[in-house]
Amino acid sequence: GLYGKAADLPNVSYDFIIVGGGVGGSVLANRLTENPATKVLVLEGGSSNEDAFETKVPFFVTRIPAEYTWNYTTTPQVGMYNAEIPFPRGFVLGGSSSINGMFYTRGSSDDFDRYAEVTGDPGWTWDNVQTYFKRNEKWTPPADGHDTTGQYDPSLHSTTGMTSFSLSGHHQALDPMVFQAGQELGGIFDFKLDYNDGRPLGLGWLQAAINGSQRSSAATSYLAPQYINRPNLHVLVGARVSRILKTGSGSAFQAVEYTQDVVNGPLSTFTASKEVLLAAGVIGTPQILLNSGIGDSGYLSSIGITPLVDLPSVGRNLTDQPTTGCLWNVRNDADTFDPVFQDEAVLDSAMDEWNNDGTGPLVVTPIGQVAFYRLNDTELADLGVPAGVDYAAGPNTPHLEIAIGNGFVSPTPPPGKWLTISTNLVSATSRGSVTLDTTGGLDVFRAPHIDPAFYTTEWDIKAMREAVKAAKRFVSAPVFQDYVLEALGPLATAETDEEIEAYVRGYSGTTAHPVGTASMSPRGAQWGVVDPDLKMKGGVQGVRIVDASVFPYNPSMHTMAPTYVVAERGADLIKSTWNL
Ligand SMILES: Cc1cc2nc3c(=O)[nH]c(=O)nc-3n(C[C@H](O)[C@H](O)[C@H](O)COP(=O)(O)OP(=O)(O)OC[C@H]3O[C@@H](n4cnc5c(N)ncnc54)[C@H](O)[C@@H]3O)c2cc1C
Repeated sequence: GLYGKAADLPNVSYDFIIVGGGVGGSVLANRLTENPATKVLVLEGGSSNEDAFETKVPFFVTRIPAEYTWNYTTTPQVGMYNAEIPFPRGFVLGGSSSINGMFYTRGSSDDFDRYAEVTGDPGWTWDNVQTYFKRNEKWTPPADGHDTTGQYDPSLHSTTGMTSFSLSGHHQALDPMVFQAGQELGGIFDFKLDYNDGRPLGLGWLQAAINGSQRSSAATSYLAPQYINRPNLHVLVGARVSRILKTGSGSAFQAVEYTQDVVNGPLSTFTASKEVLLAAGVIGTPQILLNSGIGDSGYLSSIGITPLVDLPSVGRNLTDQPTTGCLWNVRNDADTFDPVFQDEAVLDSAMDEWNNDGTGPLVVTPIGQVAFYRLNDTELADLGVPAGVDYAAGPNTPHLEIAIGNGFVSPTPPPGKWLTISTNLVSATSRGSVTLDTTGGLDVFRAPHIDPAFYTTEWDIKAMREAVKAAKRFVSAPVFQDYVLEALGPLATAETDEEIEAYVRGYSGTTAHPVGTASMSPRGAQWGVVDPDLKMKGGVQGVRIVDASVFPYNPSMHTMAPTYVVAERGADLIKSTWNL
């Protein structure tokens, strides 16, 4: 059941306590309570998703209210003229899957094969994780019921999993033009039937976490009423975890300290008889560990926290994918989605359609198509990349992504009609960190310093520069000749490499795909935070980490589906340890 107050929880002792009810936490909560004898408590800092209306309407992805996010900003980004940029994370049941862009992308075969190689665990290879993608995926017809032949490869998809994924359920006038441009230009824009085949290279239809007209999140799928109401599963919302605490005389950390009132306290604890499962995400998980005295001993001592376990990798290796927004003004008679947020009457009628029939412009994300692509050997050499070096995981793996939207992707588009292309650097090499903000003294609940270190390597800035050039080339295809008018802002005059790099540094943000702050590494390695079975290193007993922070590298696409896989396999590993 769902609980708002700890005092209302039945008096039970728990086998597992899960910290965070996002992607990792929701999957674990579901899978571990399949056995009615296993008692599980989830502590989620945010609220229930039940009344979070904007999280349900796919098109409202740009209008998620601040109350459902942690409202983080980064530290000043030296690679971006010291800008402090928003860094969204979900603060609601379902975690970031309740507020995200819903892109369903599995990553490349090389991505998972590299996880297996760097962790020394063949269980993480692409072939071996296919079973977990299938358990997660419930392929669902699009809201408009259109014939999807030739838009995806059904043989790659499962219809029996938990989270619904689908193709666009609302036709956009731009759709045929996008694919015609692909045909006209060829090369990196060649048609790709289904980018979820392990070799995501080419231009194809976006697949998204949508069930008919509604977002399908970790909360709506894995914590749907038939699961959250299991008598052996208790989910406490509004419960912010501060630390994990030592239990007994050994090195077990099976107590979880939390509060339901971050301003006035008090702090209380729950203790797990089997394991504590940290699933607080790429920011929350390292913050809780550092608060608990688990991290770099020298660093912890320097900020006044008694080090209990020396694990220098905690909070390091923050790896994210930057995005640059490119916008073009298009003909005023173009049929774009801009009027939905420009004209109240259009929004009202779209709302009626969504409410009454579950159709119309609100059933989709604002992005219709995506192209994932690699720079070729000549381009790599031109960028100064040494021969034989590849910053992607392998030859099946993209360096860059272009995402195309039939309008101005924003909650408040300016007047006019627009075309958006977001360029994303999916194989970034910049590495940042999560550290505690101790300004004015220690405070376990103060937002940490988040530094994704965007564009701090030469590859990252140059590769993104090339992506912006590719976006410009795309809109110069013959099909757009009388359609696209001019680029917005400094993009219009950015021609030289230096000008485009300046544009990238000035107009980038996060794709919100951070990973790596509690990375997996081989058993016995001097680096990393968890072993390949997700158990904590450093002699810590009774704790696993099951969220996106365990990826040693970013998957070369969006991170939600790979995180579902980590959690599905994590659940299997936990069940096998305890014979559940
Ligand atoms: C704006 C945005 C857009 C994105 N778009 C896409 C996309 O289109 N496609 C895609 O594949 N991926 C996307 N992602 C990324 C994807 O959603 C994440 O990779 C995924 O949700 C990570 O899962 P997780 O379990 O690690 O963390 P989360 O899903 O974020 O869950 C962590 C949970 O822990 C809770 N928590 C944190 N700290 C504490 C604490 N101290 N106490 C209690 N609870 C705590 C949080 O409130 C949250 O519910 C996007 C993310 C965002 C934010």
